[in-house]
Amino acid sequence: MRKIFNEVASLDKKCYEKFSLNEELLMEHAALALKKDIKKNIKAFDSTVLIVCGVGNNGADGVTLARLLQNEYKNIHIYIPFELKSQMAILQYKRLKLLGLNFIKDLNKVKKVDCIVDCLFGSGLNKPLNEETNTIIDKLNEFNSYKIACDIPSGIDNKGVIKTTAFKANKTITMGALKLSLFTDSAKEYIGKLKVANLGVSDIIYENDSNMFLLEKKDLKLPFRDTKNSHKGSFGHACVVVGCKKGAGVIASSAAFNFGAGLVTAIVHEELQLPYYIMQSHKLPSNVTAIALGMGLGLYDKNELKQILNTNVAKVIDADLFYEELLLDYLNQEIILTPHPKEFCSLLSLAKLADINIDTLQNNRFEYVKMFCKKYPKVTLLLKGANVIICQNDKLYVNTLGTSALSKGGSGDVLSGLIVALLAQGYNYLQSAINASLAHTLVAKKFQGNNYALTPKDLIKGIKSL
Ligand SMILES: NC(=O)C1=CN([C@@H]2O[C@H](COP(=O)(O)OP(=O)(O)OC[C@H]3O[C@@H](n4cnc5c(N)ncnc54)[C@H](O)[C@@H]3O)[C@@H](O)[C@H]2O)[C@@H](O)CC1
Ligand SMILES: [K+]
Repeated sequence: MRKIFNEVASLDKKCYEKFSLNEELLMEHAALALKKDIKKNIKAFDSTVLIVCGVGNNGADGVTLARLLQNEYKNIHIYIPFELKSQMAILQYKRLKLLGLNFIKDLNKVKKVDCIVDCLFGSGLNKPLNEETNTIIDKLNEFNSYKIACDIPSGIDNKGVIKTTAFKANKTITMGALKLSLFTDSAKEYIGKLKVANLGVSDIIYENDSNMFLLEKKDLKLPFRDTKNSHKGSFGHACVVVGCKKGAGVIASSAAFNFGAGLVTAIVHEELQLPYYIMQSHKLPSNVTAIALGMGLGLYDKNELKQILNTNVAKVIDADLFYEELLLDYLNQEIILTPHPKEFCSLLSLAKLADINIDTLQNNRFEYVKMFCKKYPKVTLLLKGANVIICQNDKLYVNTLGTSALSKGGSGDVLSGLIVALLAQGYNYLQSAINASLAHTLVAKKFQGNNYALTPKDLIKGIKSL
């Protein structure tokens, strides 16, 4: 996993003060990182590279890049639509002028371009884009070229919000370290592949401590069985409470069994047609080690719910329970909650933390997750979305590995099943949420069929051979 920061200006400052680096040196490295990627992906000398530069230091990165690319490509177009403001941009521009490179005045005259580098705005975007800038970005997005965003796609602000439009990158090369603004759900549409550029000192030196992390494929710890002398009880007994919409609980039960739970029981009120390996019971068995509750619950007897919630074993809570006030009584203990945005809005309202709509939540996902976990530090919260956020107390993790293939009914039920399987097998709350989420998204990523066709059954099948 990699650390994520709210901002990196303080890390740049540390480089100047502690390691005697300076702005020019960092910028040279920023531009070098851009150059390296272009050279790797755009091979032919007669290719056209268009560099679009804004008024600040993001623009200065672009102007510096133009200098470094001179003689590497025959056609380098530099487009500077507005008067440069930052001292570094003016200095780099002066150098470029002395080298006699090509500036273009009218973007409409550019017909074919192999690579576009967006250096319009970086971390300094602090107000909505004007009409002219929107038009420029929309025009750039129309080109069928390899598109690189310098630091962050222009149009995404430092909270990760897109007010009007944004540059749609194939790759974002972010400077120094990962920033939180790159990981909102709306930013995901624009970021493309994400790479961190080293600015002249190693990551270990550049970065400070952080409580926020980006999860990576290599963080996944599958529940492989290392013991030789074991029996089914060694791997826990997961129970899934099946509600009115029975499919949800059935999917979760099946996912739990396939993810290694030694025993799985569906808690049902009537006999169901279930795979032979899923047991059925009206009551929780005495040897239960973990419970999944809430998916497809519908109307359920409150006393029975309380009885289940009062059982002293690990629990993952989903769906309909996020609309039940009684859940509040269980938030001061260790528990996993897996709401989607609408359910989280309900939860925030029940907890009297905020009365907000989904748009407000989505534009401030990290803030509300942190607010909730501050009030309930024992809860492990997994907020679903294009980028999943997992938070416990002051530690926050982002999983960006999900794809839109997962946007289907039943995907969340599989996730609850995977989580309860890991809880049953003795993973702690945080590790259960992290590893189940990683497994869930990686299976979807590996899916061989068309991305509209993934079913819960495919997910459960994929988990067998991840
Ligand atoms: N040490 C550093 O400062 C380094 C900075 N680097 C680059 O510098 C960037 C940050 O530079 P800046 O702080 O100059 O910020 P930007 O280059 O993102 O732009 C800030 C400028 O744009 C103006 N502006 C903001 N929003 C606007 C809008 N909507 N319409 C019109 N003008 C607007 C501001 O008034 C300011 O003049 C980073 O993203 C990164 O690319 C890198 O070179 C690495 C080192
Ligand atoms: K940019």
